[in-house]
Amino acid sequence: MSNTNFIENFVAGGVGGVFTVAVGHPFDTVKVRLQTMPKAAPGEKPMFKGALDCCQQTIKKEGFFALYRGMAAPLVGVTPLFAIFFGGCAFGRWLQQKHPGQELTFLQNVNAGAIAGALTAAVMVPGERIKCILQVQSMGHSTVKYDGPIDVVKKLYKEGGIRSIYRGTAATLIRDIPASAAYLSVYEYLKKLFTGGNKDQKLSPLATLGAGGFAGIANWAVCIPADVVKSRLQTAPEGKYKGMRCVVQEILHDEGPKGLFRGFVPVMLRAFPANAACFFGVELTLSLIRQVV
Ligand SMILES: CC(=O)O[C@H](CC(=O)[O-])C[N+](C)(C)C
Repeated sequence: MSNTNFIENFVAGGVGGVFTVAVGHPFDTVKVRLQTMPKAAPGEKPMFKGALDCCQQTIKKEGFFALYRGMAAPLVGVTPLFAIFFGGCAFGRWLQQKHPGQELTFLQNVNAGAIAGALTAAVMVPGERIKCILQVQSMGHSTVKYDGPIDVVKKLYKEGGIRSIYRGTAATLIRDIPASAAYLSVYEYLKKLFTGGNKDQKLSPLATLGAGGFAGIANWAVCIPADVVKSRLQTAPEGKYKGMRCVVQEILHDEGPKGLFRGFVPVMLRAFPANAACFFGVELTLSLIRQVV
């Protein structure tokens, strides 16, 4: 994509976001539940043995659609988020191009992705806070019960104002700036590889799915520890942690470094299909726009 048209990329990104949530949300629920399950007391078994066990227990106890719990917030949040992200990528490309249509280097795509990642924080942080709270609430984590995304926003606002809604901003930025840089640059790199460097050659649907899937893997490969910290911070009762440092110290103390990789399996299981679907939606929309405009 050397396309720097903000509007086209914004619209295509929104469609990509819908595709991502439709395919990826059940995996995400398992991930957040694994990342935030209560610590097992000495001699006791952990709540879940792993990703499959978490999925099976959730379906058995709460029904299949529990895996889709909290999906309204990501749908409402992820659509604009991916729209901003892909619009931001177009903006990042435009900033670095010396002339229109110029192909970007790998490093320039890293920069464009990082810029786009930072731009998404305003929507990403509250979206993730609401989603994570709803995904874990029936695990017996919190005494406050929420009826849905609006109720979460109202209660968080009452409890701590905008500050509470935006809890986890630093952790989200630490997660998303490098992740987004990896996401865009790996996608563009693979796209170039699959088309043999010929920018006029259209990427086949299978190649788009492959490049998108690996971009998703690259995204998560660089950010799982920051994601674990973010999920803990965003689902903790008010006042439990002073900041990221306390969360990291607690995890290292209780579980060692492997605790920073909780949820690795469901994250990686989701990353490929969800992001393959995302880039497929993005490329499809861009080519439809090109045919119409
Ligand atoms: C954390 C996140 O939303 O990552 C996106 C990929 C995914 O698996 O959802 C990528 N990006 C942050 C660049 C939009």
